[in-house]
Amino acid sequence: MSATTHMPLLFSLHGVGQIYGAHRALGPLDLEIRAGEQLALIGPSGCGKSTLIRLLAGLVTPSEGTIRFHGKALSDLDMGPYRQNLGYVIQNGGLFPHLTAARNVTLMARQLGWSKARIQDRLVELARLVHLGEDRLAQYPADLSGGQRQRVSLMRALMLEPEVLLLDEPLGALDPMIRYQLQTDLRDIFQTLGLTVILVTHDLAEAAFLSKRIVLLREGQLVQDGGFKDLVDHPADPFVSAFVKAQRGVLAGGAL
Ligand SMILES: Nc1ncnc2c1ncn2[C@@H]1O[C@H](COP(=O)(O)OP(=O)(O)OP(=O)(O)O)[C@@H](O)[C@H]1O
Repeated sequence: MSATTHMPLLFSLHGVGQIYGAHRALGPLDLEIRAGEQLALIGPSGCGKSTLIRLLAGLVTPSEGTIRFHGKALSDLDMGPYRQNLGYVIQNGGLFPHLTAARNVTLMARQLGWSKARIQDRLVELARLVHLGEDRLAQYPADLSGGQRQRVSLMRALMLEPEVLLLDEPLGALDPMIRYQLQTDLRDIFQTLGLTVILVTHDLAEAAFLSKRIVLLREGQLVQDGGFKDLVDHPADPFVSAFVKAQRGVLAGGAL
């Protein structure tokens, strides 16, 4: 039994689907995510991973079905406070180029009227957490490396102490060594903070390293939901075996 089985339900999705014109991008699918879970959404390009995370972020309204957060339908929630309770990081960070790293991180806190002292304390705390040198905080995104930019994006996502962290391919654009270091740091950060994390990746080794639970999608449908070993030892269908096999090296110890 997983350590989070006894935790309250955070998200519950019932019959959720997303249709663009004549194209079904996702679902309909059901999914439950408990508080404190770290879950990876994985699958081939175009299978609907980003669509699902954008639905959870409240950036897109589902064409069908209901998403509940703490038992309340998203459609009934005030989206402002809801989004402040979610940290969201995308592949290229999405930092504002005309703001320094520090001002990117503190933008929302300043808008919410946090005191200067509180903002400064949180900034220093987060820089330590994500291993970003404090001297980098005065720099603009263009003057930071890709890895540093993602550390700043993570700080920004964590600034308001959200309950949930949504990460959409956060390490996808990084070279292998930086990616390896950030994977290690991310795992430490998840353990330190104990918050709920939903991570999109197409890298099975990364999914297995960062999450106990892996949800594999294909063409908008949920194919398998389980641990890395379940996918390897008890594939739900031949597609799962083919997906695992296609991730060269993952069985040779990369994820274990
Ligand atoms: N705004 C949109 N309008 C029309 N079609 C869309 C839109 N967003 C996504 N799609 C389509 O929905 C499907 C799922 O896209 P999505 O970005 O969720 O996949 P993904 O698994 O995240 O892919 P990738 O790994 O390549 O980022 C794709 O066929 C995509 O072209």
